[in-house]
Amino acid sequence: MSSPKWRIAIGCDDAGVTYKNKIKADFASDPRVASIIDVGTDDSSTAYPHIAAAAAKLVASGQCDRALLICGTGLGVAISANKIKGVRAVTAHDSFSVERAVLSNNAQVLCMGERVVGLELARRLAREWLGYVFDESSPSAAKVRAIHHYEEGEGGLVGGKEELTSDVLSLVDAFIIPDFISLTSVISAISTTNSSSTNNDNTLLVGAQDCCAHDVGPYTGEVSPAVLKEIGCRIVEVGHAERRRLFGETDAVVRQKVAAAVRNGLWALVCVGEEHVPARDDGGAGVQDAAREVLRQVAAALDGVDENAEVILAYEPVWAIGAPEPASAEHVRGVVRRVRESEVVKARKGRTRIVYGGAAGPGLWESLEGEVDGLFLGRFAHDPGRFVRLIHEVVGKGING
Ligand SMILES: O=C[C@H](O)COP(=O)(O)O
Repeated sequence: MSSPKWRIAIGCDDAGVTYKNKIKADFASDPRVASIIDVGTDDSSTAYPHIAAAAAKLVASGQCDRALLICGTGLGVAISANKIKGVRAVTAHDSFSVERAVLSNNAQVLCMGERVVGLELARRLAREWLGYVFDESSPSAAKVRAIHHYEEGEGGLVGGKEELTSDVLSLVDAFIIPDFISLTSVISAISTTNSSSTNNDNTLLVGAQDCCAHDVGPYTGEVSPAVLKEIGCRIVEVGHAERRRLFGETDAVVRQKVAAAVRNGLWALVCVGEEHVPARDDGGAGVQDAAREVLRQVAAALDGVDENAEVILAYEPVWAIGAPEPASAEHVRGVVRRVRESEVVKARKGRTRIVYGGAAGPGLWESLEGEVDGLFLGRFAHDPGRFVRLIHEVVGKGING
């Protein structure tokens, strides 16, 4: 991939003139720099907020791709630049921070302090900075979008004009299942957001992506379902295709984990799905074969599990996970109908809901014609706006799931 040529704004206050001029000269002879706009200043007449804002505005307007700002500490210019909408400015004085400022935070503005760091190091950091390019397809992209949502005053859980209000949430069981590390902060953010709500069910539910099959014991690295319950999780995802494939989780392990989740009062979200694309996707033989495979997994997962417990089956054809398109609506409806009508599900006394996952996204819900209780989203839920819009799509049809 050819590296981009940057259009750079550069500026400083009176404490940063030497470094600014040196780095500007470096940039002028660097083939990675297409153009430089110097917003000043070379004297003490202009205070740093004005310089920083001028450079940041060039970035926000698209006239420049990036800005480099120098003041005594690099702090005041960063604070000021961050006041310009759409700008992410950081102060960084080490290689790793400079790298992460771009690759993790997509910061367009780098600030340094002439009174903090030596000139040669500042020049080196500026050179390194030119080499980093943010990857929009990286996991960091969703986090940077979340920053943008907060900047818009949208709190990260809105989709355009459609807000995720407690009224909307009272109509569905909407859940998010973050990684283990994020669980407590997500639970705490949600409880803060909903602190005015008196009805705890009118909130987003939070789940874990896996759990230990045991509540306590010598299982280093595992996370107990009892602990998940204690911190406020409502759901545990069990037996995702990746766990089965990459971590060797067998039906027996899945059953143990489902039992552990249920034992601790959590909803088990049991992932099931056939391995291969049906030979014929005509709602006939392909559906029958898939349903047979899925039912074997369902029976194994629920064997011996309290029949009164509420469980959610996530029907995810393995071949549709991460695919560009979901399974055909006809296929999904056919498999789900057979699972719902199976003895193993009908014999249960607790509610058994079936949701569909595997490239599920906008527009799918309506085509499932009420056969499915909900959607289980992967990539298409990474964008908060799209997530909210999909919830509205489901709520609009008045189906609980
Ligand atoms: O956990 C999520 C599912 O595996 C679906 O992922 P996907 O919607 O990105 O295909």
